[in-house]
Amino acid sequence: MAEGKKLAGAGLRGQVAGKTALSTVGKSGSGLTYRGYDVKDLAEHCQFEEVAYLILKGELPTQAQLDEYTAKLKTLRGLPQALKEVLERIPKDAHPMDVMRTGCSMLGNLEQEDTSVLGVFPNQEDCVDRMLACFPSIICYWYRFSHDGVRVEENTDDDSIGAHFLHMLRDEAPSELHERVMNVSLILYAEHEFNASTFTARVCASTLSDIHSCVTGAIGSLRGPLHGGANEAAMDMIEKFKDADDAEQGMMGMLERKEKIMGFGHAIYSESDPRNAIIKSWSEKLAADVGDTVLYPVSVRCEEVMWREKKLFCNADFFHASAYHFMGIPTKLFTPIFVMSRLTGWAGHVFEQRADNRIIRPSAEYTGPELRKVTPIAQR
Ligand SMILES: CC(=O)SCCNC(=O)CCNC(=O)[C@H](O)C(C)(C)COP(=O)(O)OP(=O)(O)OC[C@H]1O[C@@H](n2cnc3c(N)ncnc32)[C@H](O)[C@@H]1OP(=O)(O)O
Ligand SMILES: O=C([O-])CC(=O)C(=O)O
Repeated sequence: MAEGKKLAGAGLRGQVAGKTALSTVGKSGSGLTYRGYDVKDLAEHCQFEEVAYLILKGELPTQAQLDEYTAKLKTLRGLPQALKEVLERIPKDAHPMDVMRTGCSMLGNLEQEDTSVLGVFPNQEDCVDRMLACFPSIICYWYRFSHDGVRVEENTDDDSIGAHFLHMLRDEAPSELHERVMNVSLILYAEHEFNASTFTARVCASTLSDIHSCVTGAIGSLRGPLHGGANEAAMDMIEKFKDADDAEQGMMGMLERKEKIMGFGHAIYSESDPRNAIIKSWSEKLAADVGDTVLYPVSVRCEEVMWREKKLFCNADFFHASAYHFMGIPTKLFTPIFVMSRLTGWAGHVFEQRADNRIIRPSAEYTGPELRKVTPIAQR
C-alpha cells in the first residue's frame, strides 16, 4: 500500500477487502507489479498476449506456449450472427461503453458459461479467451457499421490483439510503431488490484454468478469519468487548447473554479503513476511521427501546471489521450480499448475469488430515522 498518502475515510479507502496474488499497486508509493514483475519491465520486453497469459495462468509463457495461445485467440475473433444483428441495431450515437456492455452480455446469452454444478466453473478460461479475442471485433463491428455502413471482416490475420483492433478500424494493417504502442497500452491497462471495476467483478463473482455477468458489471463501472472514462474526458479538454500558453491559462481557470481535471490524481498512488512515464514517452514518439506541435506540448504544460499548483500528477489516462489521438483512434473508442485490456485483470480476479470464495457483503453505518410506526395512508 502507498506510503505518504492518507488511505482512510470514505470510499473504503485503505480497507483490505480481500487477498490477491495478481498485482501490487503503490507498494512503495509509486510501483506497479503484475505477479511480481514490474510493469515497466513487462511493457519493455513483452507482448500483451504474454502478459494476458501471465495474469490468467500464473506464469509468463514459453515461446511455444505463446504461439499456441496467440494461434488459439486468432481462431476466436469471429462474432456469432445473432450478436452482429444486435450490434447493427445499436444507434450511431450510443455510448461505445454501452455497446461493449451489451456486446458482452449478448455473448453471454449465446455462449453461456457452464455453471451447472454449484461453485464449479470448468470452462471459465475458454470463456475469457473468447472475450479477449472477440471484444475488439465487437466494438469495431458496431463502430464501422454505424459510422461507415461497413460490415467489417472480424477475421484479420494480425497476430496481436492491438494490430487486429487497428486493422478493423482502419481497413489496413497498422505500422510497426502503432502496433507497438497498442501493445504497450494494453499491457499498462491490464491489471490494477482492487480498483472500482475489478471490485465490481469480484463482488459479482462472490455470488457464484457467471463470468459474463462479472465482466458486464465491470464494464459499467469502468465507463465512469472518475475511472476509465477519464482518458476520453482528458482528450476533450486538451483538444480545446490552441497552444501550451492557452492550456496554462485554461487550467488555471479550471483550478480557480475548483473543477475536477480528468487524467490527474489517483486513489492509491501518492507521488506518481508508474504507467504515465511509459505512455508519455510513446506519446512523444507518436507526436514526432505525425509532426504534432500542439497536442503534445499542451499535454506537457497541463502536467506541469497541475504539479506546480496542486501537486497532482498524471495518471495512466492522461497521456493515453494524445497517444491514441496520434494513432487516429476516435476519442469515443478510448475507453473500450481499456476494456479489451482490463478484461484480463477482471478475469484473473474472478478466478481468484471463485477459488477462495465467501460472498462479499460488508456492513453499513445506519444514518436513518429511529424505529417508527407506519401511519395508515389515509392519515399521512
Ligand atoms: C485508470 C484510472 O482509473 S486512473 C483514475 C482516472 N480518473 C481521473 O483521472 C479522474 C480525476 N481524478 C479524480 O477524480 C481523483 O483523483 C480520483 C477519483 C482518481 C481519486 O480520488 P480520491 O482518492 O478521492 O482523491 P484524493 O483523496 O487524492 O483527493 C485529494 C484532493 O485532491 C482533489 N483532486 C483529486 N484529483 C483531482 C483532480 N483530478 N482535479 C482536481 N482536484 C483533484 C480532490 O478533490 C481532493 O480535494 P478535497 O480534499 O478538497 O476534496
Ligand atoms: O486503481 C485505481 O483506482 C484506478 C486505476 O488506476 C486503474 O484501475 O487502472
